[in-house]
Amino acid sequence: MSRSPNHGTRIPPIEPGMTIGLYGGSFNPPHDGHRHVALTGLKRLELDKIWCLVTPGNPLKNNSSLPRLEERLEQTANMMDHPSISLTGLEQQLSSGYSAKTILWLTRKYPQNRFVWLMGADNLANFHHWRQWKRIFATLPIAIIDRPGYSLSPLSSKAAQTYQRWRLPEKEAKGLSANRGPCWVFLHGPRSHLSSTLLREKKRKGEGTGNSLDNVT
Ligand SMILES: Nc1ncnc2c1ncn2[C@@H]1O[C@H](COP(=O)(O)OP(=O)(O)OP(=O)(O)O)[C@@H](O)[C@H]1O
Ligand SMILES: O=C(O)c1ccc[n+]([C@@H]2O[C@H](COP(=O)([O-])O)[C@@H](O)[C@H]2O)c1
Repeated sequence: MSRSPNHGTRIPPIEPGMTIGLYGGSFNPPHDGHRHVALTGLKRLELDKIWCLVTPGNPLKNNSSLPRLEERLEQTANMMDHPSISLTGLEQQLSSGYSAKTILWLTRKYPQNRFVWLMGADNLANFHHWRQWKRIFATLPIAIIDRPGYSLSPLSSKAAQTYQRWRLPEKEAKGLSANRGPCWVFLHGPRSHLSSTLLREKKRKGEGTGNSLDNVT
């Protein structure tokens, strides 16, 4: 059984003025690295809530083996299990895995809230391949969480270079949500070595999941 009441394709509870970190992911499967990203965003950006947007399918990935949304929602709820973290599969309702569509829909529906987009550093490296990526930058602030193997190279990516002058110093991260886009910050600090790829590989080989917080160093 899930421990989270905020399941399914519903929008999590929201009150005017709340600052919310939108954290999209495949979560196939969820792991402590995901929890680490959500907790880092919550704390360093001083957000009220994190919403994990469990995607119906990353448009840039082969999703033929992606488990059903309900299964990933269930697993992600169990992994996150935190009073300030909610889960939603609302993108399935929107019939889209395109983040720009979700972001525009949410920012229009909730003009009295502030949203921040959260993602791992690997996604900054390929962000310029996302649909309407410049529109995403223009619409809301973005926080990038460091990831082993991606501490430096994403900073020379097309997206980072294009928006270089709108990058906030890390010490100003807690004020990120008060900004309008374009505005972004790269958060260094403890990093998690976990990935869903690693866990799927371990499962395939019949090894343990190794899915523990020891992987944050
Ligand atoms: N260990 C990690 N450190 C930082 N960011 C992470 C980490 N794991 C996942 N993320 C970020 O979380 C979001 C969701 O990632 P996703 O569900 O694809 O997990 P993944 O481990 O990257 O999966 P896969 O290995 O299948 O690509 C992405 O923005 C990704 O960059
Ligand atoms: O909008 C896009 O073009 C786009 C391209 C790649 C990924 N995304 C979204 O980015 C989030 C992270 O994806 P993933 O697979 O790295 O977990 C997830 O919500 C995806 O739907 C979105």
